[in-house]
Amino acid sequence: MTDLDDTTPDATAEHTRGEGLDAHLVVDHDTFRLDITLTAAPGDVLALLGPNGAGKTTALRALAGLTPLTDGHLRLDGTELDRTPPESRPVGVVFQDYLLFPHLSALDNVAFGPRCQGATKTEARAQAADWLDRMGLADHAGAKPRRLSGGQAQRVALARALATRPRLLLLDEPLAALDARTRLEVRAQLRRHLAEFEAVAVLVTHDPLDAMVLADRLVVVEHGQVVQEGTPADIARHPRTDYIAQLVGLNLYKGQAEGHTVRLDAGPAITTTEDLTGPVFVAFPPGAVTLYRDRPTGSSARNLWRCEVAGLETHGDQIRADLAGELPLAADLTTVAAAELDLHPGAPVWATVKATQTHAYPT
Ligand SMILES: Nc1ncnc2c1ncn2[C@@H]1O[C@H](COP(=O)(O)OP(=O)(O)OP(=O)(O)O)[C@@H](O)[C@H]1O
Repeated sequence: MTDLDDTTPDATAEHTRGEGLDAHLVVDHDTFRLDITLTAAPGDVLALLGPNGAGKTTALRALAGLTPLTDGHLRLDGTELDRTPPESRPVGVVFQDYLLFPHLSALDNVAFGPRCQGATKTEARAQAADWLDRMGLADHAGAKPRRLSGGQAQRVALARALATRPRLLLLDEPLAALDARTRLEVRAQLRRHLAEFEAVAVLVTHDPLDAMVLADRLVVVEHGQVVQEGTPADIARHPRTDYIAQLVGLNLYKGQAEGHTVRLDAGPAITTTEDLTGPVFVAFPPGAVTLYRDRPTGSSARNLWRCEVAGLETHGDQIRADLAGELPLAADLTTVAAAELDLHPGAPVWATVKATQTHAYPT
Protein backbone atom coordinates (compact mmCIF):
# COMPACT_ATOMS: atom_id res chain seq x y z
CA MET A 1 0.00 0.00 0.00
CA THR A 2 1.31 3.48 -0.81
CA ASP A 3 0.25 6.86 0.50
CA LEU A 4 -1.30 7.42 -2.89
CA ASP A 5 -3.88 4.71 -2.16
CA ASP A 6 -5.23 6.73 0.75
CA THR A 7 -5.97 9.61 -1.56
CA THR A 8 -8.00 7.50 -3.99
CA PRO A 9 -11.58 8.79 -3.59
CA ASP A 10 -13.26 5.42 -3.01
CA ALA A 11 -10.49 3.88 -0.90
CA THR A 12 -11.93 3.58 2.59
CA ALA A 13 -9.97 2.48 5.62
CA GLU A 14 -11.79 -0.86 5.55
CA HIS A 15 -10.98 -1.73 1.98
CA THR A 16 -7.29 -1.01 1.66
CA ARG A 17 -5.94 -4.42 2.75
CA GLY A 18 -5.45 -7.56 0.72
CA GLU A 19 -7.69 -10.56 0.28
CA GLY A 20 -8.06 -13.32 2.84
CA LEU A 21 -7.77 -13.35 6.61
CA ASP A 22 -5.68 -10.87 8.56
CA ALA A 23 -6.36 -11.29 12.28
CA HIS A 24 -4.68 -10.39 15.54
CA LEU A 25 -6.93 -11.92 18.16
CA VAL A 26 -6.53 -10.80 21.76
CA VAL A 27 -9.15 -12.10 24.19
CA ASP A 28 -8.98 -11.92 28.01
CA HIS A 29 -10.87 -14.53 30.06
CA ASP A 30 -10.12 -13.96 33.76
CA THR A 31 -6.55 -15.24 34.10
CA PHE A 32 -6.34 -16.60 30.54
CA ARG A 33 -5.18 -14.45 27.64
CA LEU A 34 -5.36 -15.46 24.00
CA ASP A 35 -2.97 -13.47 21.85
CA ILE A 36 -2.46 -14.90 18.37
CA THR A 37 -1.96 -13.66 14.83
CA LEU A 38 -3.60 -15.58 12.00
CA THR A 39 -3.18 -14.76 8.34
CA ALA A 40 -4.33 -16.77 5.35
CA ALA A 41 -4.88 -16.23 1.65
CA PRO A 42 -8.12 -17.26 -0.08
CA GLY A 43 -8.03 -21.02 -0.67
CA ASP A 44 -5.84 -21.69 2.40
CA VAL A 45 -6.89 -24.24 5.00
CA LEU A 46 -5.40 -23.51 8.45
CA ALA A 47 -5.57 -26.01 11.27
CA LEU A 48 -5.38 -24.79 14.87
CA LEU A 49 -3.89 -27.54 16.99
CA GLY A 50 -3.10 -27.52 20.67
CA PRO A 51 -3.69 -29.17 24.03
CA ASN A 52 -6.87 -28.74 26.09
CA GLY A 53 -7.33 -25.20 27.28
CA ALA A 54 -4.82 -23.76 24.77
CA GLY A 55 -7.35 -21.29 23.41
CA LYS A 56 -8.42 -22.88 20.12
CA THR A 57 -12.16 -22.59 20.73
CA THR A 58 -11.74 -19.04 22.03
CA ALA A 59 -9.95 -18.18 18.76
CA LEU A 60 -12.71 -19.72 16.66
CA ARG A 61 -15.42 -17.95 18.67
CA ALA A 62 -13.58 -14.66 18.26
CA LEU A 63 -13.41 -15.18 14.48
CA ALA A 64 -17.14 -15.96 14.41
CA GLY A 65 -17.91 -12.87 16.51
CA LEU A 66 -19.32 -14.91 19.41
CA THR A 67 -16.57 -13.67 21.75
CA PRO A 68 -15.55 -9.99 21.57
CA LEU A 69 -11.90 -9.04 21.06
CA THR A 70 -10.21 -7.34 24.00
CA ASP A 71 -7.65 -5.97 21.57
CA GLY A 72 -6.23 -6.59 18.09
CA HIS A 73 -8.07 -6.61 14.79
CA LEU A 74 -9.97 -8.87 12.44
CA ARG A 75 -10.05 -8.21 8.71
CA LEU A 76 -11.50 -10.42 6.04
CA ASP A 77 -10.87 -9.55 2.39
CA GLY A 78 -9.85 -6.09 3.52
CA THR A 79 -13.01 -5.41 5.53
CA GLU A 80 -12.90 -4.79 9.28
CA LEU A 81 -15.19 -7.26 11.03
CA ASP A 82 -14.51 -6.38 14.68
CA ARG A 83 -17.82 -4.60 15.08
CA THR A 84 -19.89 -6.67 12.69
CA PRO A 85 -22.40 -8.84 14.58
CA PRO A 86 -21.99 -12.62 14.06
CA GLU A 87 -25.07 -12.97 11.86
CA SER A 88 -23.83 -10.30 9.45
CA ARG A 89 -20.34 -11.76 9.02
CA PRO A 90 -19.60 -13.71 5.82
CA VAL A 91 -18.60 -16.61 8.04
CA GLY A 92 -19.84 -20.22 7.98
CA VAL A 93 -19.45 -22.44 11.04
CA VAL A 94 -19.51 -26.24 11.37
CA PHE A 95 -19.52 -27.57 14.93
CA GLN A 96 -18.61 -31.10 16.01
CA ASP A 97 -22.15 -31.82 17.08
CA TYR A 98 -23.65 -30.39 13.86
CA LEU A 99 -26.31 -28.20 15.56
CA LEU A 100 -28.86 -28.70 12.79
CA PHE A 101 -32.38 -27.40 13.34
CA PRO A 102 -34.15 -30.59 14.52
CA HIS A 103 -37.59 -29.61 13.21
CA LEU A 104 -36.41 -28.79 9.66
CA SER A 105 -35.61 -31.27 6.87
CA ALA A 106 -32.04 -31.53 5.59
CA LEU A 107 -33.10 -29.41 2.60
CA ASP A 108 -34.61 -26.65 4.74
CA ASN A 109 -31.61 -26.70 7.07
CA VAL A 110 -29.37 -25.95 4.09
CA ALA A 111 -31.85 -23.47 2.54
CA PHE A 112 -31.96 -21.47 5.79
CA GLY A 113 -28.76 -19.49 5.07
CA PRO A 114 -29.58 -18.43 1.49
CA ARG A 115 -33.11 -17.55 2.68
CA CYS A 116 -31.66 -15.27 5.41
CA GLN A 117 -29.49 -13.67 2.74
CA GLY A 118 -32.58 -12.68 0.77
CA ALA A 119 -33.08 -15.57 -1.70
CA THR A 120 -36.69 -16.47 -2.44
CA LYS A 121 -37.94 -19.73 -1.00
CA THR A 122 -37.71 -21.40 -4.43
CA GLU A 123 -34.19 -20.12 -5.08
CA ALA A 124 -33.01 -21.07 -1.60
CA ARG A 125 -34.40 -24.59 -1.93
CA ALA A 126 -32.87 -25.01 -5.39
CA GLN A 127 -29.46 -23.96 -4.04
CA ALA A 128 -29.89 -26.27 -1.05
CA ALA A 129 -30.79 -29.20 -3.31
CA ASP A 130 -27.66 -28.51 -5.34
CA TRP A 131 -25.44 -28.51 -2.22
CA LEU A 132 -27.01 -31.72 -0.91
CA ASP A 133 -26.44 -33.28 -4.30
CA ARG A 134 -22.75 -32.31 -4.19
CA MET A 135 -22.50 -33.95 -0.77
CA GLY A 136 -24.09 -37.13 -2.11
CA LEU A 137 -27.18 -36.56 0.00
CA ALA A 138 -29.84 -35.93 -2.66
CA ASP A 139 -31.80 -38.94 -1.41
CA HIS A 140 -31.94 -37.55 2.13
CA ALA A 141 -33.19 -34.04 1.33
CA GLY A 142 -36.53 -34.65 3.05
CA ALA A 143 -35.10 -36.35 6.15
CA LYS A 144 -35.18 -34.67 9.57
CA PRO A 145 -31.78 -34.61 11.37
CA ARG A 146 -32.74 -37.42 13.77
CA ARG A 147 -33.15 -39.77 10.78
CA LEU A 148 -29.62 -39.07 9.53
CA SER A 149 -26.46 -40.94 10.51
CA GLY A 150 -23.65 -39.00 12.18
CA GLY A 151 -21.71 -38.81 8.92
CA GLN A 152 -24.76 -37.66 6.94
CA ALA A 153 -25.64 -35.03 9.55
CA GLN A 154 -22.09 -33.72 9.45
CA ARG A 155 -22.26 -33.40 5.66
CA VAL A 156 -25.58 -31.54 5.93
CA ALA A 157 -23.91 -29.20 8.42
CA LEU A 158 -21.08 -28.61 5.94
CA ALA A 159 -23.58 -28.02 3.09
CA ARG A 160 -25.45 -25.57 5.33
CA ALA A 161 -22.27 -23.63 6.05
CA LEU A 162 -21.15 -23.60 2.39
CA ALA A 163 -24.57 -22.61 1.05
CA THR A 164 -24.11 -19.12 2.50
CA ARG A 165 -20.96 -18.79 0.32
CA PRO A 166 -18.85 -17.70 3.31
CA ARG A 167 -15.52 -15.92 2.90
CA LEU A 168 -14.36 -17.67 6.07
CA LEU A 169 -15.32 -21.23 6.97
CA LEU A 170 -14.81 -22.28 10.60
CA LEU A 171 -14.79 -25.96 11.51
CA ASP A 172 -14.74 -26.89 15.20
CA GLU A 173 -13.63 -30.53 15.62
CA PRO A 174 -15.81 -31.48 12.63
CA LEU A 175 -14.98 -35.20 12.81
CA ALA A 176 -14.71 -35.71 16.56
CA ALA A 177 -18.22 -37.07 17.08
CA LEU A 178 -17.92 -39.73 14.35
CA ASP A 179 -16.94 -43.37 14.74
CA ALA A 180 -13.64 -44.48 13.19
CA ARG A 181 -15.08 -45.82 9.93
CA THR A 182 -17.40 -42.88 9.28
CA ARG A 183 -14.59 -40.53 10.19
CA LEU A 184 -12.40 -41.94 7.42
CA GLU A 185 -15.17 -41.43 4.88
CA VAL A 186 -16.17 -37.95 6.01
CA ARG A 187 -12.51 -36.88 6.29
CA ALA A 188 -11.92 -37.85 2.65
CA GLN A 189 -15.04 -35.95 1.55
CA LEU A 190 -14.22 -32.93 3.66
CA ARG A 191 -10.75 -32.90 2.09
CA ARG A 192 -12.25 -32.73 -1.38
CA HIS A 193 -14.67 -29.95 -0.44
CA LEU A 194 -11.97 -27.93 1.31
CA ALA A 195 -9.70 -28.31 -1.73
CA GLU A 196 -12.46 -26.81 -3.90
CA PHE A 197 -13.35 -24.08 -1.40
CA GLU A 198 -12.05 -20.76 -2.71
CA ALA A 199 -12.08 -18.73 0.54
CA VAL A 200 -10.25 -19.19 3.88
CA ALA A 201 -10.99 -22.19 6.10
CA VAL A 202 -9.91 -22.51 9.75
CA LEU A 203 -10.18 -25.88 11.40
CA VAL A 204 -9.83 -26.67 15.11
CA THR A 205 -8.84 -30.23 15.90
CA HIS A 206 -7.17 -32.41 18.49
CA ASP A 207 -6.35 -34.99 15.87
CA PRO A 208 -2.98 -34.45 14.18
CA LEU A 209 -3.95 -36.75 11.33
CA ASP A 210 -7.05 -34.67 10.54
CA ALA A 211 -4.90 -31.56 10.68
CA MET A 212 -2.19 -32.97 8.45
CA VAL A 213 -4.57 -34.40 5.88
CA LEU A 214 -6.95 -31.45 5.74
CA ALA A 215 -4.79 -28.37 6.25
CA ASP A 216 -2.17 -26.56 4.18
CA ARG A 217 -0.75 -24.95 7.29
CA LEU A 218 -0.78 -25.89 10.96
CA VAL A 219 -0.86 -23.29 13.70
CA VAL A 220 0.06 -24.84 17.03
CA VAL A 221 -1.30 -22.96 20.05
CA GLU A 222 -0.17 -23.46 23.63
CA HIS A 223 -1.19 -21.25 26.58
CA GLY A 224 -2.97 -18.80 24.32
CA GLN A 225 0.07 -18.23 22.08
CA VAL A 226 1.25 -19.54 18.72
CA VAL A 227 4.28 -21.76 19.44
CA GLN A 228 4.83 -22.94 15.88
CA GLU A 229 3.34 -22.51 12.46
CA GLY A 230 4.15 -24.13 9.13
CA THR A 231 3.29 -26.84 6.64
CA PRO A 232 2.51 -30.27 8.16
CA ALA A 233 5.76 -31.70 6.75
CA ASP A 234 7.85 -28.80 8.11
CA ILE A 235 6.39 -29.11 11.57
CA ALA A 236 6.75 -32.91 11.67
CA ARG A 237 10.44 -32.60 10.79
CA HIS A 238 11.30 -29.58 12.92
CA PRO A 239 8.99 -29.62 15.95
CA ARG A 240 9.83 -26.75 18.29
CA THR A 241 8.37 -28.15 21.50
CA ASP A 242 8.11 -31.64 23.02
CA TYR A 243 4.35 -31.36 22.80
CA ILE A 244 4.54 -30.72 19.05
CA ALA A 245 7.09 -33.52 18.54
CA GLN A 246 4.65 -35.97 20.09
CA LEU A 247 1.61 -34.43 18.47
CA VAL A 248 2.60 -34.28 14.83
CA GLY A 249 5.11 -37.07 14.79
CA LEU A 250 3.90 -38.56 11.55
CA ASN A 251 5.50 -39.13 8.16
CA LEU A 252 2.69 -38.69 5.68
CA TYR A 253 2.79 -39.12 1.89
CA LYS A 254 0.41 -39.28 -1.06
CA GLY A 255 0.59 -41.86 -3.79
CA GLN A 256 -1.13 -44.48 -5.92
CA ALA A 257 -1.77 -47.91 -4.41
CA GLU A 258 -1.55 -51.11 -6.36
CA GLY A 259 -2.08 -53.95 -3.93
CA HIS A 260 0.54 -53.70 -1.19
CA THR A 261 2.68 -51.18 -3.06
CA VAL A 262 2.12 -47.43 -2.90
CA ARG A 263 3.96 -45.44 -5.57
CA LEU A 264 4.49 -41.98 -4.12
CA ASP A 265 3.64 -38.92 -6.20
CA ALA A 266 7.16 -37.70 -5.47
CA GLY A 267 9.67 -40.35 -4.53
CA PRO A 268 9.95 -44.11 -4.26
CA ALA A 269 7.40 -46.82 -3.46
CA ILE A 270 6.34 -47.93 0.02
CA THR A 271 5.22 -51.46 0.87
CA THR A 272 2.19 -51.55 3.15
CA THR A 273 0.06 -54.23 4.76
CA GLU A 274 -3.20 -52.84 3.39
CA ASP A 275 -4.30 -54.09 -0.02
CA LEU A 276 -5.67 -51.02 -1.85
CA THR A 277 -6.07 -49.60 -5.34
CA GLY A 278 -6.05 -45.94 -6.38
CA PRO A 279 -5.05 -42.69 -4.66
CA VAL A 280 -4.06 -43.14 -1.01
CA PHE A 281 -2.27 -41.59 1.92
CA VAL A 282 0.40 -43.62 3.59
CA ALA A 283 1.70 -42.75 7.06
CA PHE A 284 4.13 -44.05 9.66
CA PRO A 285 5.44 -42.57 12.92
CA PRO A 286 9.09 -41.47 13.29
CA GLY A 287 9.49 -44.15 15.96
CA ALA A 288 8.86 -46.84 13.32
CA VAL A 289 12.03 -45.91 11.42
CA THR A 290 15.23 -47.88 12.11
CA LEU A 291 18.52 -46.32 11.01
CA TYR A 292 21.74 -48.04 9.94
CA ARG A 293 25.10 -46.57 9.07
CA ASP A 294 25.72 -49.29 6.45
CA ARG A 295 23.24 -50.86 4.14
CA PRO A 296 21.60 -53.59 6.22
CA THR A 297 21.81 -57.12 4.96
CA GLY A 298 19.35 -59.67 6.25
CA SER A 299 16.86 -57.05 7.47
CA SER A 300 13.31 -58.28 6.79
CA ALA A 301 12.04 -54.70 6.35
CA ARG A 302 10.57 -54.26 2.87
CA ASN A 303 11.12 -50.53 2.91
CA LEU A 304 14.74 -49.49 2.66
CA TRP A 305 15.90 -46.01 1.66
CA ARG A 306 19.23 -44.28 1.41
CA CYS A 307 19.16 -40.91 3.20
CA GLU A 308 21.34 -38.14 4.51
CA VAL A 309 20.95 -36.46 7.90
CA ALA A 310 19.70 -32.93 7.30
CA GLY A 311 19.26 -31.99 10.97
CA LEU A 312 18.97 -33.31 14.53
CA GLU A 313 16.79 -31.98 17.33
CA THR A 314 16.53 -33.17 20.92
CA HIS A 315 13.10 -33.70 22.46
CA GLY A 316 13.18 -35.07 26.00
CA ASP A 317 15.32 -38.22 25.87
CA GLN A 318 14.67 -38.67 22.16
CA ILE A 319 16.36 -37.25 19.12
CA ARG A 320 14.39 -36.48 16.03
CA ALA A 321 16.45 -36.83 12.86
CA ASP A 322 15.38 -34.92 9.78
CA LEU A 323 16.43 -37.06 6.81
CA ALA A 324 16.75 -35.92 3.22
CA GLY A 325 17.07 -38.17 0.19
CA GLU A 326 14.80 -40.11 -2.11
CA LEU A 327 12.18 -40.10 0.69
CA PRO A 328 12.35 -37.12 3.07
CA LEU A 329 11.36 -38.39 6.50
CA ALA A 330 11.58 -37.91 10.25
CA ALA A 331 13.03 -40.63 12.49
CA ASP A 332 13.08 -40.81 16.29
CA LEU A 333 15.89 -42.52 18.12
CA THR A 334 17.48 -42.45 21.55
CA THR A 335 20.46 -40.22 22.25
CA VAL A 336 22.55 -43.38 22.80
CA ALA A 337 21.57 -44.79 19.40
CA ALA A 338 22.31 -41.44 17.74
CA ALA A 339 25.79 -41.42 19.31
CA GLU A 340 26.45 -45.03 18.30
CA LEU A 341 25.48 -44.26 14.72
CA ASP A 342 27.64 -41.13 14.83
CA LEU A 343 24.77 -39.12 13.40
CA HIS A 344 25.56 -35.57 12.40
CA PRO A 345 24.30 -33.31 9.63
CA GLY A 346 25.55 -34.63 6.30
CA ALA A 347 26.03 -38.21 7.54
CA PRO A 348 24.73 -40.86 5.12
CA VAL A 349 22.32 -43.41 6.67
CA TRP A 350 20.00 -46.20 5.61
CA ALA A 351 16.42 -46.08 6.89
CA THR A 352 14.07 -49.04 7.11
CA VAL A 353 10.39 -49.26 8.00
CA LYS A 354 8.43 -52.49 8.31
CA ALA A 355 5.31 -52.74 6.18
CA THR A 356 3.36 -53.57 9.37
CA GLN A 357 4.31 -50.18 10.83
CA THR A 358 2.80 -48.25 7.92
CA HIS A 359 -0.83 -47.33 7.54
CA ALA A 360 -2.47 -46.64 4.17
CA TYR A 361 -5.98 -45.34 3.52
CA PRO A 362 -7.83 -43.91 0.52
CA THR A 363 -7.67 -40.14 -0.02
N1 LIG B 1 -16.38 -17.79 28.65
C1 LIG B 1 -15.25 -18.00 29.35
N2 LIG B 1 -15.03 -17.39 30.53
C2 LIG B 1 -13.89 -17.58 31.22
N3 LIG B 1 -12.90 -18.38 30.82
C3 LIG B 1 -13.05 -19.03 29.67
C4 LIG B 1 -14.23 -18.88 28.87
N4 LIG B 1 -14.08 -19.64 27.76
C5 LIG B 1 -12.87 -20.24 27.87
N5 LIG B 1 -12.26 -19.89 29.00
C6 LIG B 1 -10.92 -20.30 29.44
O1 LIG B 1 -10.03 -19.95 28.39
C7 LIG B 1 -9.02 -20.95 28.25
C8 LIG B 1 -8.98 -21.44 26.81
O2 LIG B 1 -10.16 -22.24 26.54
P1 LIG B 1 -10.53 -22.81 25.11
O3 LIG B 1 -11.82 -23.50 25.25
O4 LIG B 1 -10.42 -21.72 24.12
O5 LIG B 1 -9.37 -23.84 24.87
P2 LIG B 1 -9.30 -25.01 23.78
O6 LIG B 1 -7.92 -24.95 23.26
O7 LIG B 1 -10.41 -24.89 22.82
O8 LIG B 1 -9.48 -26.28 24.68
P3 LIG B 1 -10.22 -27.68 24.35
O9 LIG B 1 -9.29 -28.39 23.44
O10 LIG B 1 -10.28 -28.31 25.69
O11 LIG B 1 -11.53 -27.36 23.75
C9 LIG B 1 -9.32 -22.01 29.28
O12 LIG B 1 -8.51 -21.79 30.40
C10 LIG B 1 -10.78 -21.80 29.60
O13 LIG B 1 -11.04 -22.20 30.92
